[in-house]
Amino acid sequence: MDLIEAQAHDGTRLAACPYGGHLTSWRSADGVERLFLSPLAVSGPGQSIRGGVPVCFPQFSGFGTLPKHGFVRNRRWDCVAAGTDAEGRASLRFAIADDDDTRRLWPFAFHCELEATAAGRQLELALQVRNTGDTALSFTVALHGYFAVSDLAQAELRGLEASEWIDHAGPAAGIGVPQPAEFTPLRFGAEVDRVYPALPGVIRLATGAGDLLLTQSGFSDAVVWNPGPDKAAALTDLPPGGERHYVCVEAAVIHDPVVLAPGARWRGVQTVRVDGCA
Ligand SMILES: O=P(O)(O)OC[C@H]1O[C@H](O)[C@H](O)[C@@H](O)[C@@H]1O
Repeated sequence: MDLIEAQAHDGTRLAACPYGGHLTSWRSADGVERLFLSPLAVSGPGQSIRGGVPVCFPQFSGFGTLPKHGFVRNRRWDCVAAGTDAEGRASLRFAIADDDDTRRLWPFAFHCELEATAAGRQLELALQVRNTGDTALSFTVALHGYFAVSDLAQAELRGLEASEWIDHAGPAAGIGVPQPAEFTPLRFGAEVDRVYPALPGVIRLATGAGDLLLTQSGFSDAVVWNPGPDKAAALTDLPPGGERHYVCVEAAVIHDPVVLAPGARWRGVQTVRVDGCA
């Protein structure tokens, strides 16, 4: 895989692939890899990388007529900057804009920039979208992070206990099917595929190597996904049992799409901080 790396003064490391503007590795200053990347992941034109942080734009999942998760995740982005920023943090910036191909799929002019910045125990992912055309556009979007867990059976997600969700897994699949709130931490085993509209606050993911605290701004919704063993078996870019090593916690805008007037910008930020160690 074609990767570009950046290192912070404290040893924190980031790596990303220009296809998808896709962060593939975040090694926090304690040397722990915090992202899951499938050993069978592939990258290149038209392919999407299993793991890391796919950028889903201008459509989340199959909620529209575009290819699943839009089209920027499997196109080449430009690397705008890679290295150490003025504060000594690892920094990677990638950008992509419309071209003839994207306009055939989606007839709008846009410019997207992803900035990943990390040092110490923290990663910040900032996505900016600008409407560079002369008509209004609207989109849904997600930063589809695969966070590494030592063992899925021990992983636990807190912070969503009192929130209703829309279920996209199993026989109840389908948008607009809110389930009753439940008040215990979310655990994993069978497939989980949920959209939480209007995320209330901080999400805490117990990974087995410390907790990750996830916050977001600009992104209204959150998605929690793990395919479970049955659906994972159908993913050709995941080895057997691979799903036991990640939980996707995605910062997203799904239910109330972003609308941008000509010249307008939108910015969404997801921050992930390591809190304590196992
Ligand atoms: O396999 P992919 O196309 O990368 O999609 C992976 C997953 O992404 C999101 O989390 C969706 O909610 C899931 O329904 C989907 O299966």
